Amino acid sequence: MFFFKLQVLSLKHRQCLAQEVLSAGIITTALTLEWAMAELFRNPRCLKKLQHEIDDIMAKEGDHFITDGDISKLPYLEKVVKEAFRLHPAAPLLLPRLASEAVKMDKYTLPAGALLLVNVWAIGRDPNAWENAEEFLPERFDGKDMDVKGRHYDLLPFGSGRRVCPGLRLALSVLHVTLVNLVRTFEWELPNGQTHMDIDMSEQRGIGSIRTMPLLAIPKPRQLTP
Ligand code: HEM
Repeated sequence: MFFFKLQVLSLKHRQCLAQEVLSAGIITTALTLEWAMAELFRNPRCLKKLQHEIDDIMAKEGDHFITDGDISKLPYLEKVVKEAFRLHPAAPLLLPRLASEAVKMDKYTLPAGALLLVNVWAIGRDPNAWENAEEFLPERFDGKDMDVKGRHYDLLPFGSGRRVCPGLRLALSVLHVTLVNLVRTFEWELPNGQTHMDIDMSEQRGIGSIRTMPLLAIPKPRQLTP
């Protein structure tokens, strides 16, 4: 009987764990994708530049569904995604940390047991670290060896260290492949005669970076490379 109970508990435990991991991954990836699309609509120059980059690759390599293996040939796409992460990290305060012992940092002493939040949202918009910090400017990464994998403390959308997001690779792959196919396959129109300047870029307060207004756009099939 006891053995049976343990079996039931451990199955539930595993189900909960799977659910947690999946929801951690699905919401964050969807939010980032929505912000990246919103930034591209808001900055038509960047959208056109990205579409040209993709069209060029397709013209050289033959038309096919773009997969993970193509991403390294699309440097502007990677910069667009980094820039979306900089301005809109899906977990703006990462996960909370607890100081296991007292730590002295500059003029501050953190007592043991202090709860610590790392504000990566503010770091991403810090004018001391980023020129024109509020602007969506993928070109700012030109010639910079900076990634989002937790090595560069100015850009930490997945956190860093032992608790860095374990879904990082999957998330990057899904984001790049989905974004590239969305902008390559469709032209996007804004509804109700809106222009790109009308897109509301405000966000809700909270632990997730959620748009105040969901992004609405109408996809129209795009002429693909012959
Ligand atoms: C754009 C997509 C994603 C973003 C921005 C993101 C971001 C993060 C961040 C900031 C953390 C906390 C790291 C820290 O505090 O240092 C985290 C933790 C975590 N993420 Fe992600 N994540 C994404 C996608 C995913 C995916 C696809 C999965 C799984 C399939 C996943 C599973 C997890 C799990 C299980 C944790 C907790 C790790 C721990 O507590 O040690 N995430 N993620």
